Amino acid sequence: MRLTVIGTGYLGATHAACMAELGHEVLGVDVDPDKVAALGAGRVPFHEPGLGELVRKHLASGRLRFTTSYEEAAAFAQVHFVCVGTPQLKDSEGADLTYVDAAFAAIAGHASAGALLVGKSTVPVGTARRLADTHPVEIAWNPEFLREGFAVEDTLRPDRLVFGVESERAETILRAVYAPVLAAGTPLVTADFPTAELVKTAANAFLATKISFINAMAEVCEAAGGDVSVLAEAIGHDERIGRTFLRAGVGFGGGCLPKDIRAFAHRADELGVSLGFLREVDAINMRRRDKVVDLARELCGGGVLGARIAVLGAAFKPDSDDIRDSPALNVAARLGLDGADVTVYDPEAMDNARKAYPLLGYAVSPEEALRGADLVLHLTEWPRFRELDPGRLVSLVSRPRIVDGRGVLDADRWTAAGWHFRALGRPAPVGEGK
Ligand SMILES: NC(=O)c1ccc[n+]([C@@H]2O[C@H](COP(=O)([O-])OP(=O)(O)OC[C@H]3O[C@@H](n4cnc5c(N)ncnc54)[C@H](O)[C@@H]3O)[C@@H](O)[C@H]2O)c1
Ligand SMILES: O=c1ccn([C@@H]2O[C@H](COP(=O)(O)OP(=O)(O)O[C@H]3O[C@H](CO)[C@@H](O)[C@H](O)[C@H]3O)[C@@H](O)[C@H]2O)c(=O)[nH]1
Repeated sequence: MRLTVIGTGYLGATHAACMAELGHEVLGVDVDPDKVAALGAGRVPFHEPGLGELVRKHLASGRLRFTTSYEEAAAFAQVHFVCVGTPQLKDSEGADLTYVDAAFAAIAGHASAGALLVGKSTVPVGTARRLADTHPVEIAWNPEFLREGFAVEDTLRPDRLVFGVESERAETILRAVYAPVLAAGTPLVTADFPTAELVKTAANAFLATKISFINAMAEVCEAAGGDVSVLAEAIGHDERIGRTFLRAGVGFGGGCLPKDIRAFAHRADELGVSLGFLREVDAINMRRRDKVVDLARELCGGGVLGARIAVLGAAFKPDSDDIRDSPALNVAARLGLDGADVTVYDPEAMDNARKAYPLLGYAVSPEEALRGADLVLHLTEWPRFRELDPGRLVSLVSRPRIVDGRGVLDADRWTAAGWHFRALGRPAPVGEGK
């Protein structure tokens, strides 16, 4: 089939390349000419494992191209996936639908009769209905659940597909688009528009709630002298609870969970339903960042003015260079404003971090970041940070003190190498003060 993918950011570039991998002819459309030029030359302008290879494979196979022209897009295909951004509004918790509205208007304005416009962006419930009532073309909603860092795998082998459709024809077209995925046994849920939109926001709300639940338990553990990592393991053995998304630490960030739970609570208010608990989920999450800042102050003797602080991690999660609402950079920037001399190292997110936070210091390696440090903060759980040798690093720093903000470093190993080791939700080592 011939498809277009409108908006070629994290979601759209992945969707476009994966649709080509499924055998379709795909035209990616974006308003950003630099992004279109980069993708057209086989350069993915962000870090996503396996995506560069897939884009280059299908540029070469001739099944993937990129353009800025809506005229070309409308002439090329009858099925158009809309993957543009839905960030948080500047002055409210709600979602900014400017880009979605502009993309639907642009493609609907050029599309031929019989075209199907398929929304993939995460939107407040009611958006698909409003767009369907506005434009004289058929609309469907097909929310996306991919995780950054696993985007290609999640798109080619998703755990489910959701089609929000209002006609058999729309369902038939989407079944044809995803034929190889369905043939592999992937469960399909077909739904009306509001349910399809809500599935997405409900899924992210549940994931965020799970993380904030364990982080609230971390707060109780800190007050009561318990250990949240042991607690998470123990409750996770109950398969009704499960072990995943129970990693306590500095909390969730990124371009999805924070803004999606806010937009969901905001939209629910408009509908006269209170999702106040999501505001508490958000508040718990933000308090974890405060906790790391407080711990840094405490470990630096009451204030960080003039302290050399090394921050390991800038991306909001490992295997990504995405720094949108990154807890690591949020903490680093706050310590910088408090007068600390902060040096950040991240394996992939340095360029993005430098652009967004030009006043922080940046190092080319973990070792360089740690040299002369009074305190080390581990804030993004890149596997390579787990492999660092605490025995070798201890001689680099000025004071061997580390806060594990992700609860994954081996406390015994760091302590045995002479480090004062602290982790969120876990007791301070005996004899080393609070
Ligand atoms: N990033 C993810 O992991 C992920 C996963 C599932 C769902 N989502 C949802 O997908 C949507 C996109 O997220 P993203 O992370 O890819 O955002 P992004 O900012 O990386 O990409 C959005 C792209 O849309 C382009 N764009 C803006 N207006 C346009 C227009 N009128 N026409 C064509 N292109 C336009 C931008 O230039 C940009 O390249 C959001 O609703 C997000 O919540 C994202
Ligand atoms: O136990 C955990 C698990 C995750 N996180 C943090 O939570 C954030 C989000 O992680 P993750 O959900 O893996 O990343 P995203 O790529 O943002 O993916 C989420 O957001 C996407 C966009 O909506 C959805 O498609 C995905 O299904 C959903 O998992 C990151 O900062 C993680 O460090 C924790 O703190 N503890």
